[in-house]
Amino acid sequence: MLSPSLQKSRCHSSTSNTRRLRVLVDMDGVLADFEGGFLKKYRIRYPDEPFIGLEDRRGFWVSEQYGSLNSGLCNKAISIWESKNFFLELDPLPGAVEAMKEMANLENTDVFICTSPIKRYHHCPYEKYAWVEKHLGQRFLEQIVLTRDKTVVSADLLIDDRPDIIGAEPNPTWEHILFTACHNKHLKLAPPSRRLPSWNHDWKSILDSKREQAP
Ligand SMILES: Cc1cn([C@H]2C[C@H](O)[C@@H](COP(=O)(O)O)O2)c(=O)[nH]c1=O
Ligand SMILES: [Mg+2]
Ligand SMILES: [Mg+2]
Repeated sequence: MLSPSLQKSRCHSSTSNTRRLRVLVDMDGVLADFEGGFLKKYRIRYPDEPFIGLEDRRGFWVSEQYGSLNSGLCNKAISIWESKNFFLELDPLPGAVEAMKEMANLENTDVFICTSPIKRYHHCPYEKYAWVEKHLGQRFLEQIVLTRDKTVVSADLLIDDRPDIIGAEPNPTWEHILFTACHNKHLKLAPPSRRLPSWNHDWKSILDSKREQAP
């Protein structure tokens, strides 16, 4: 028979270990290979223009870095992701599909795909839904949050490759886990900020550690 205090501490620790977690997972640069898909299509459409190899990418905005090479290249870059089938034909990043399915099947875990559409909306929102259905299956269509402002979405974690996520809410509820991408891998994060280097790294321990924190 356990003493009341031991019962209480066991009960407390088992409750805190199974705290329900809501995880937001970004799409471009986290699930779908935006950078690789962009470079491939840009080089096909503009074979005589300069390009930036993935190893030389710096800064979140592809359009800005191309614009810094030569002002006309900003619009040429934008023309690539505004084209039909750009978002639909992006390849999944290594391990992303498997990780999402596994995460969604974890107990006490709600997973949402939280992604920002481009403002030229003719193809992008539809293709994001179609991409999710194609790679993750119909049940994930329930889990999509399309927003240009992720700070107003409430969750415990946001796994996202964009280093600066700002918006209307100055104190988002989520902890941002920076997903490593070609454009952000050189950034040094100030503690306690954390990274997930890829889906082949231990994403589960990030969820576990969050679950153990007080809500
Ligand atoms: C690099 C880059 C991206 N975009 C667009 C493309 C996507 O719709 C969003 C990024 O979405 P996420 O949810 O933050 O992954 O931004 C853009 O308009 N210009 C760019 O240079
Ligand atoms: Mg992204
Ligand atoms: Mg679940």
